[in-house]
Amino acid sequence: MTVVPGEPEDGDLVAADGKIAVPSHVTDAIRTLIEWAGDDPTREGLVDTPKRVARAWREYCAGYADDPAIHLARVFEEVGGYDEIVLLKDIPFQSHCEHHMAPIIGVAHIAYLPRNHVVGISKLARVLHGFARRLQVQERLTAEVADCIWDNLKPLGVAVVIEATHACMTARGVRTPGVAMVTSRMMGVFRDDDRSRKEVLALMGRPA
Ligand SMILES: Nc1nc2c(ncn2[C@@H]2O[C@H](COP(=O)(O)OP(=O)(O)OP(=O)(O)O)[C@@H](O)[C@H]2O)c(=O)[nH]1
Ligand SMILES: [Zn+2]
Repeated sequence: MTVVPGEPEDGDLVAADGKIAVPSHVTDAIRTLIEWAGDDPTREGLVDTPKRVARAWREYCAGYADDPAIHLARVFEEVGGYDEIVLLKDIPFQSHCEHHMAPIIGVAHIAYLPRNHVVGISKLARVLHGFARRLQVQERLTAEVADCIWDNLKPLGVAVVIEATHACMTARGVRTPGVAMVTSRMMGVFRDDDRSRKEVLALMGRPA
């Protein structure tokens, strides 16, 4: 069932601000989860929690309603002959792992070597968030961001490095805090040419 903001269907709960209609089977499921966790979903502090959680998950997963490629449709050609690496560094992001639906929190570095045109720099972060706001594994997130830039900008090279911590490792399971997972995807010159690869990694502050 599709949830359309402002267009509740029969049996839906409508948020007080009218922004999102949450189907009752969704809030029922969250109530069940609260019981499973060991608490009483009818106590005062938890009565509105299913609705909040439902809306929060729409926000965490807003990427499903986003086509990240759209952000790369508008390009600029008047760049004074600029033909060096463009890098957006230390972009904070949040995602959720698809195995435990636990937070993945980290930073991404996204670089490309333009071919004739560049894109508005905020768009690289929009592409990242479009894929991050879904249920993910870090490897696929890294690949999807790189592939989207490669396919749509058709640059000479793309380099994406992501460093993140996974709450499914820190808050549960192996419970090992302070561990970062690093993934990278190099395409075009950054994959084929060792000097270009070293240069982009150095700009990212990650000497090869
Ligand atoms: N490669 C990869 N693994 C991930 C990512 N996020 C979570 N995981 C891992 O996915 C694995 C799922 O393993 P399972 O054995 O099916 O699940 P589990 O019994 O909950 O495993 P533990 O976390 O070891 O308790 C775990 O090792 C997680 O650490 C990710 O982005 N990439
Ligand atoms: Zn996990």
